[in-house]
Amino acid sequence: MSSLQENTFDIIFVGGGAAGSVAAGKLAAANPDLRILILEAGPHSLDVERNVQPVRYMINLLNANKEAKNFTLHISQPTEAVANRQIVFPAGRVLGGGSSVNFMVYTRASASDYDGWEKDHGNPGWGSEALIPLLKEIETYCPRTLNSTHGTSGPLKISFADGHTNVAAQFLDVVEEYDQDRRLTEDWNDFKEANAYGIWAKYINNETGRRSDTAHNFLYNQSDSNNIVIRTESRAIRVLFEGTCATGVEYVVVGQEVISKAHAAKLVVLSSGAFASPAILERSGIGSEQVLRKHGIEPLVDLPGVGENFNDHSLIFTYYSLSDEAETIDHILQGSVSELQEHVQQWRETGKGLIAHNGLNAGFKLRPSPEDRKKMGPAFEKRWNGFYALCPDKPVLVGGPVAAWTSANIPRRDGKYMNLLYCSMYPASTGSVHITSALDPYHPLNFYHGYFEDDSDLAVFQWAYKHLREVARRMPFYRGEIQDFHPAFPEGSEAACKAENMPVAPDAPKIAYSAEDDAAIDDYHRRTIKTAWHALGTCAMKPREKNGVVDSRLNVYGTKNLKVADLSICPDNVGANTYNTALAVGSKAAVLIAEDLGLKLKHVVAEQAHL
Ligand SMILES: Cc1cc2nc3c(=O)[nH]c(=O)nc-3n(C[C@H](O)[C@H](O)[C@H](O)COP(=O)(O)OP(=O)(O)OC[C@H]3O[C@@H](n4cnc5c(N)ncnc54)[C@H](O)[C@@H]3O)c2cc1C
Repeated sequence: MSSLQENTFDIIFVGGGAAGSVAAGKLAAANPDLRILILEAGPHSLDVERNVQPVRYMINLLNANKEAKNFTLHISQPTEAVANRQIVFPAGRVLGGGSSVNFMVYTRASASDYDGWEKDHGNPGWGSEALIPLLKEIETYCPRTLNSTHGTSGPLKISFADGHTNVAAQFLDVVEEYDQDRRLTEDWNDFKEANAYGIWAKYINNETGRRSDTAHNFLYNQSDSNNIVIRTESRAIRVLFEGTCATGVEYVVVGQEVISKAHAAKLVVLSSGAFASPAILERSGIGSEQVLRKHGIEPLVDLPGVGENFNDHSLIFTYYSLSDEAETIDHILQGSVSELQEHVQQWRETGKGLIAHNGLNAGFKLRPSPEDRKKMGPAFEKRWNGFYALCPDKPVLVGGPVAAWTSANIPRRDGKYMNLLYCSMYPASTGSVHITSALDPYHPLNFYHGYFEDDSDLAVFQWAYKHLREVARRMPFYRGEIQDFHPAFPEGSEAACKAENMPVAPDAPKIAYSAEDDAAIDDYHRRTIKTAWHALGTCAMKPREKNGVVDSRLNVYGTKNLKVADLSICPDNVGANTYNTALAVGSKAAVLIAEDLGLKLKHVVAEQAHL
């Protein structure tokens, strides 16, 4: 075989992340003769402890700045709306992408999200009726449920995980009594529920105690077959074309200066995530003429939507001190290597214990009540009437209590803490991501997040803070607020935080906030808002004349043999943490590619060894 033939594949996937691994793995499993190349910017994750041990997620993230082993850090422009800060977005950079480093919480979108993709954005075959069966097929949902949308034989195992903590149980007890507007439910992931609390399921295999990622469950479990070639630490620069037909990819290998090429006989699929996929398109001459010419790139296809429509969920961490009886995972997240190893031994032998855990055992999807909305102001009321009121399955807020201190600089090593986190699901503000260099794939992107540009987004956080603080102070474990992670209320304010405090009775009056207090809350949110790591939308699947980048078969407009298959294709936001939607996109991409190329698909079942 000539070296050209050896380097020619049927399909090249650029990015072996959450969506890319599913699409590539599904196609490879059913078509032994199909030659697939995966170019992945990050390293392998096969049996790597930091990727397979669930509890490591926070240790990895806390070290993202120092080591950046598994993350690409995208740093935003400073904006006034977030107190002139630059926000850092760490995107997964490892085989499995976000699925190998994420928090593993299992949250599914609302049926109306996908129905909107189909009906409002003109994408037949992308509605909930088509996507739910695909999502069902790839999971084995272990908790007890009567909900028929869950799968029973797919490779990704979903469980409540071992090592429940009493913090979550207490949180759920309190909301059951305190929050009569909403209810507790056994399963808040049926694509319909938007206003309830419950146990938060996780992408954790409850037999092995390992993370349910896409690399181990769609790629490494097929390592006996020869039809997938994975080149890690290989970062795509741009797509190669003959005319407007994609024929391959140019890339660089970490530590090498030479530019390599790989050829695709049938298809190139960009699955590099919502930051890198639009950047690769722009470096390939596909994007807004204005952006391309600014960097000396000759436009191949004028597609002004590339890199626009950046959507995310922004997030706030609020910390509370807890009493000594609270079971937290602080000693693992903040502990020494030897403390961690004690638990690792148990995990290796039994797959159980706190290593097999993420400390997030309770969660919620919430919508404000009519009474809440009265206090949220006209900007949110407008947003409510024009958006949320029409879709009762869309949550405004998602979050939950983490039984741990999850930031740097824990106040006391022997302390017990709860991080009550909340993120808004459909911020009205959107942003953009564009290249700043024609050919350098390492060059930082011009990233504008748009957080809090719309006042309705700030109102959501103010409501969330007040509501969740009332829940926290009713928990018997509550012992006060950690001031740096709460608003700086004016001196003498009744709302002032107390570092040491005791819980109040369930029927205690709510804290009264003055206009100055509200301003302090808004100020706090502007100063501390961060990403929830849910970037999407930057190569939107919409009609071309509406700034679309791909059509409903994921083909990039104006090109041949080039698709995008990752969260960048989402035309709109979804009301959930986004791993599940990435799985939907990967599965649907496999179906479309199989149809286009006359290939087969079959149900992928993971090998025990790599579970
Ligand atoms: C820290 C963190 C926590 C999260 N927590 C949760 C959670 O608990 N629950 C949940 O549902 N979702 C969570 N998410 C979100 C979820 O993991 C992502 O939405 C999902 O992984 C996105 O899938 P994707 O396929 O679009 O992109 P990714 O999974 O990011 O995959 C893109 C891949 O492309 C590779 N790549 C990038 N550029 C190039 C290039 N130039 N050449 C070659 N390869 C390239 C990357 O290395 C990566 O592997 C989290 C994400 C992060 C980062």
